[in-house]
Amino acid sequence: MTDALSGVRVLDAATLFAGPLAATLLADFGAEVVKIEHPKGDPVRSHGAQRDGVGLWWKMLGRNKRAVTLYLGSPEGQELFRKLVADSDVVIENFRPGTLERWGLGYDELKKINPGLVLARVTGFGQTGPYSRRPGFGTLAEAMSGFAAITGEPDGPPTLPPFGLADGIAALTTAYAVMTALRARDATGEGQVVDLAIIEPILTLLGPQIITYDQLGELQARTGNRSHNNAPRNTYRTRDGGWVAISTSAQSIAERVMRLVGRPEFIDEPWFATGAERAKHADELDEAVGSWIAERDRDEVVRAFEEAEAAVAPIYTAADVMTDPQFDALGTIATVPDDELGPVKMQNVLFRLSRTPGRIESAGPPLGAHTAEILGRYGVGEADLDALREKGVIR
Ligand SMILES: CC(C)(COP(=O)(O)OP(=O)(O)OC[C@H]1O[C@@H](n2cnc3c(N)ncnc32)[C@H](O)[C@@H]1OP(=O)(O)O)[C@@H](O)C(=O)NCCC(=O)NCCSC(=O)C(=O)O
Repeated sequence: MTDALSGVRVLDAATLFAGPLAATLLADFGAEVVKIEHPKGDPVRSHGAQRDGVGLWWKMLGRNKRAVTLYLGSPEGQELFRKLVADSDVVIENFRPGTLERWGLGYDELKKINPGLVLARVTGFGQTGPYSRRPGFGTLAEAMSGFAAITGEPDGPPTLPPFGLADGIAALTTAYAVMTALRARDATGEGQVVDLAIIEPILTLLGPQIITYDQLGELQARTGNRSHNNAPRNTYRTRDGGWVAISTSAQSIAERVMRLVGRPEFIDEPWFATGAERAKHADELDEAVGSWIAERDRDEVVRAFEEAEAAVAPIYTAADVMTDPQFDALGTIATVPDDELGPVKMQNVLFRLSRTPGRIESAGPPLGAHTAEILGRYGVGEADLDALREKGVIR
């Protein structure tokens, strides 16, 4: 069986998270992804938790990739990059606008070498506009998209997520954009540029914020764990010190919850009939639900909600995710062999395809592990490698 993306060749010349994660998603379904790294290594290798000096995040982000060092600021690096581009379908990069051009590797140059090339350019603010030259991080997108303004307690500060939310959304979007551009390339033979600004995809996920302001002039206020659209909706502490979350976006579920917690009289209130009206009575509803939950242990609450066909989830840590039978049944966590660390566990491929499923064959390789192998395809021999190493082009 061939993989869904077998034959698709990707050069991942990006750093950190947004661009590289897009390449990971393509690699998971069989694209050949060659990671092009500065001889010092992608900063993600030293980002966050390490075991025995090995970056754990990289093990996940670099999975299924080949690792090649190549300094693109040098003529030798640029020449080799052009050779790699000639054989590739996709380049993913996240340099600030103008950097590739400064190296003679702008799209106009690259398309002369490979007219079918899809060049995915991931930046903080996009290729044009007054902020386009600014360095960008996901954090800035979480700020500027309006996400932080609506997140947090009403009397607290705007709140940032403690993980790369905007970067992750940008990565998913980049993978989608690349597939869209490849589909067009397959139809016409012509490649194109993907201009992906990290500030934009998160804005799309924020839902009706823009149209609501446009049509009603209303801005969403911070409501902590509560929603404007339904109640009860919150996190609740259980007797044994655990936490659960509930949501009542469907009227049927809201009614089942109130019957379960022994407060069916709420259902007859005129305001109970819509989520938005229920949300205005969140204090009373949270009190009713919260006091019932506080008298029971977490597992008991989850079981009772399940029996009542109401919607609940325990609030998990990574440790809980790894032992949960639902995730186990789905195969959500994969065990991947690794030469440096032995078997490592990580999130599996994003979704299941019935005929051409994705898979993880290897975890992120050491810096430059495949430099000789990949450059060897272009006639670079041992002596050439030594000379390139001497000049700092590879490591
Ligand atoms: C990440 C950046 C802020 C880094 O900014 P700068 O350091 O000013 O780099 P530039 O983009 O101008 O790119 C030039 C630099 O790329 C580095 N670089 C990396 N790989 C290479 C290779 N292979 N060859 C040569 N140079 C390389 C090198 O240090 C260059 O610096 P010189 O040697 O001096 O030439 C920016 O690239 C950026 O805004 N990228 C788009 C948005 C993005 O993806 N942000 C990170 C997402 S993670 C995130 O949001 C988060 O962590 O939070």
